[in-house]
Amino acid sequence: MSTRTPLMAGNWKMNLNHLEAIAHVQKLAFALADKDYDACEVAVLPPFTDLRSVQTLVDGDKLKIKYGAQDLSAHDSGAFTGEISGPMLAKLKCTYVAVGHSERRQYHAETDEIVNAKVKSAFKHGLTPILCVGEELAVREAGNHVSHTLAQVDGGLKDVPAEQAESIVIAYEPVWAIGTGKVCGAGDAQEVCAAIRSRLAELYSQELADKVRIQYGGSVKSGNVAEIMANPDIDGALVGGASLDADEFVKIVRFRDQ
Ligand SMILES: O=C[C@H](O)COP(=O)(O)O
Repeated sequence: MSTRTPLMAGNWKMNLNHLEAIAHVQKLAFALADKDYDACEVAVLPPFTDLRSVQTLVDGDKLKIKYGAQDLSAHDSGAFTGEISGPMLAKLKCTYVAVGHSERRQYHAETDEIVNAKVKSAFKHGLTPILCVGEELAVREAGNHVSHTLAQVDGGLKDVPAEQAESIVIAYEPVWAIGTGKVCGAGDAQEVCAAIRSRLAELYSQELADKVRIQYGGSVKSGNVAEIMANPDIDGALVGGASLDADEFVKIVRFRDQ
């Protein structure tokens, strides 16, 4: 297990309206309040429509739970119907924003160039990007999973200076493990996460690479999180489906108690 503070982030995807979001975050806060959970950073990534409600709750009750968005526009403002900008998320005091999630790449044709522009916009507005990378099943079966994932890391970080890159979070999410119940073997996830860290050392420095948190995502549950977190280059989880059940997500956050 690494010495970096693990980040357990719940990506709610297109689930939970703003009333459900309030109830859910209250449950998390209540369940985590009886125990010091500073050893783990906890974040939720609700839909855009929930962010104001979550902000009000977190601010009002001074909760330690962080929150952020699932995407942002590469543009600051303008005629981009349906988009949400970095400045809007910063105004809501978001800490994190996921960028380049495979569902954005797949359903919204996001290329590495677009992802790179979004990473830069996030940093420009003081948000911490969670850069999502990972291969499809055919790529893994062809044995190209490491090179494919590293190309996405290179693309997402193109021309991003070290003083910004050192605070990025990278989420390795093999596409075939997302929402399928097929968790990537802990050793296989470690192989790719270690390769990502080595690439950060090549692109920047070993010191920077040692600071960056690399999460694993893909069918993480309370039953497999401890095994995943036992790997030296895995510093947290980006949790989809299991984060919608507050009790289950709390068990994931408390993986050390298992
Ligand atoms: O962002 C989260 C990932 O897509 C993982 O989703 P999942 O935990 O439902 O497999």
